[in-house]
Amino acid sequence: MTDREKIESLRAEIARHDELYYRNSDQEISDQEYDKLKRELVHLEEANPDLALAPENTPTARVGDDRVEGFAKYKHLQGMLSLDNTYSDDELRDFDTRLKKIFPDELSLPYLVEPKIDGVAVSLTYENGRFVRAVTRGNGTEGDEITNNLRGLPDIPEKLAGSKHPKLIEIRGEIYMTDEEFARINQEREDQGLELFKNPRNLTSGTVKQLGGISGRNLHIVLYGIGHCEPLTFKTQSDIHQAIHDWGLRTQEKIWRVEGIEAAWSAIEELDQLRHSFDYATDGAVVKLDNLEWQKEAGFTSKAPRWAIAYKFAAEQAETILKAISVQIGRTGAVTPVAELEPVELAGTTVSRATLHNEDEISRKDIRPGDTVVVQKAGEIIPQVLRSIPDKRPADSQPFDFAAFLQEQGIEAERVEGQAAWRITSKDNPVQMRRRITHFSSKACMDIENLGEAVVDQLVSRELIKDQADLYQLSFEDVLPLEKFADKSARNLIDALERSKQQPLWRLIHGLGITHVGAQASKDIAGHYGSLEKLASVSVEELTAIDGIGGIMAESINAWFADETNRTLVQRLTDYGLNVAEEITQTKDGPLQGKTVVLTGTLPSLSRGEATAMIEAAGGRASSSVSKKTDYVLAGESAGSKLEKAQKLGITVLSEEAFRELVE
Ligand SMILES: NC(=O)c1ccc[n+]([C@@H]2O[C@H](COP(=O)([O-])OP(=O)(O)OC[C@H]3O[C@@H](n4cnc5c(N)ncnc54)[C@H](O)[C@@H]3O)[C@@H](O)[C@H]2O)c1
Repeated sequence: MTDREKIESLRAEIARHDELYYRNSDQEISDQEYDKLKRELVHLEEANPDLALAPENTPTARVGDDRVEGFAKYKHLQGMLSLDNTYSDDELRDFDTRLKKIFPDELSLPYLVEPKIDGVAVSLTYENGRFVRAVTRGNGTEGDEITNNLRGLPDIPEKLAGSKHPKLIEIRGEIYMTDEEFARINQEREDQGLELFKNPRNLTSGTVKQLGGISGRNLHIVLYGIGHCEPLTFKTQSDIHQAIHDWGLRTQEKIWRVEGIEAAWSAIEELDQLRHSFDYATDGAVVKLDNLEWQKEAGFTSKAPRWAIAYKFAAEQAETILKAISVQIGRTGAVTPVAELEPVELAGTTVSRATLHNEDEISRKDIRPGDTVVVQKAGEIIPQVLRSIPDKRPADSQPFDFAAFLQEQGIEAERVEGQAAWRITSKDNPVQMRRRITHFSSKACMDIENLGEAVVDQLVSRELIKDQADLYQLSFEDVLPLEKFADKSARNLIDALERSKQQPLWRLIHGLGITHVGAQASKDIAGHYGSLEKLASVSVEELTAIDGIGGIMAESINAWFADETNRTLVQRLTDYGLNVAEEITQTKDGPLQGKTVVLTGTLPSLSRGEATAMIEAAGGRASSSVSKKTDYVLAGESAGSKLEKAQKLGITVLSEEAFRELVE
């Protein structure tokens, strides 16, 4: 390949990853791999100045663009740039050497070392201390206005604390999500049979870009700098941190004001020890010239300041043997390849499985069973296989053929058109059967005691059951021979199945495993229609008229009931005597009849479950997000953004006491 061809191919590849990362909130490769591609392109461009392009035409000279349709555009008063980055301490010293050429009289330069937050960049504008606007970085010059999505977050006060506020100021920071919140949302997704999000950063970026609001997801913001400021009274970056902090905004919990690059390096090492205790992910340190006058003198390139550099921490990696490739099949039939590894210590945990993402990733990286592979845990919660080491490969190794592997395993699947994903074609696939039945029996659905994954596995592999209805034709004699079963446990299981027939309708609907339909939606539709028969015959339009049921969910319900196999399943569950029809709760008399109540914060004496049960018993509906359709917000201590939103929308806020009076 000629240099020209290499440059063109790298530019196209980087542009594709940029599009995925900034606009689609997704990524195919790790940040480190991405940075490597970019570095390769920089070197080639430097070696071939005749192939140079205008900054807007090469990814090495422009800021990645996050703008999407549907948001109003806003021009930053001062550009929001990227940062030059390095993974090497030598290059960090080169940065200092370059700056010393600009300030030759200085023996050592004053730096501020800050944690580099791995979130989504945002600019908040405050006018005379009042919050007016939140904007994404966009292309650095112009971003998307996401004010409505962020207003009301606990980290964004409407009014700054203190008195001396600039007339106009752009405050810069990063939006992020905690690992706990990420896990909570993914659990909900799993519950609804939806694909899981890869890492908190991607999810944060997708969340702030939702057109219909951020759907009750908890986001946080840390602020670390400023853009345009009128009047500008600050002399140093340290002063800016102090002011932002004094205004009641969140800043990083620790920054280091140091003299000279060696002291900066020590601060970076200290940060590396500390950073895992922060509740946001950090991917490095940012070293900035502290003096603002000097920053001005050093200036900017087309994409980054010359007075700052990001030193990035290498993601933690380990080498191990890939024992085998297996697949995981989601409840909705998505087939994901998984690496079964020789257990290895990585970032403080033992890792024995890692994701291989999809077929294309396996062939692109040429990963084969028996290979020695490098596993990495970066921002992701799930470790990934980064690459294999061909030199350590067994002599008889063959490239891995995913399609042939699926066939060998008897998994009937096909590749989804235009995607790298595979999906199961046959509903009789044992793995998917197990997932569907385990979901049905789980605590969140029919709550059938003694019917966990291990028991379902045995029942499926002995061909005793194929779907949820088959459970109800099991006899004591069928169950007794199962592993670890004796007279008593076999009897208990049969009794538990019998009892489950009386579970409320919403649990049965949730247990059907309709894509997108979680527990709350099941309660909503059960309360509204009161029977599976009625639900099977309603149109998408009727469904969307119910509070809490959106278009995608309605389509999914409609499609599920249109399927002949599913209709037969419902008929059989009915024949076995399950609770397929019950009183319509929404027309049930009660002080909250037809009312929607949102719970937020900690109540003095009621738990969440108790309060929800009381709302439902009073004929109301408990919802998780505040909207115009909300009638009451029941707020306790540390109520946060939902309470603020309710106040803004003029919704009645109830204390526990007032709530008790209303329902009792
Ligand atoms: N994996 C992929 O496919 C892929 C694709 C595109 C970009 N990326 C990642 O994004 C990076 C490029 O993105 P970028 O241009 O946003 O650069 P960057 O994230 O490396 O650095 C610039 C950004 O850092 C943020 N930041 C966090 N803490 C800061 C602090 N204390 N001071 C100043 N800024 C701070 C700011 O938002 C700033 O815009 C790449 O290096 C890579 O890590 C990955």
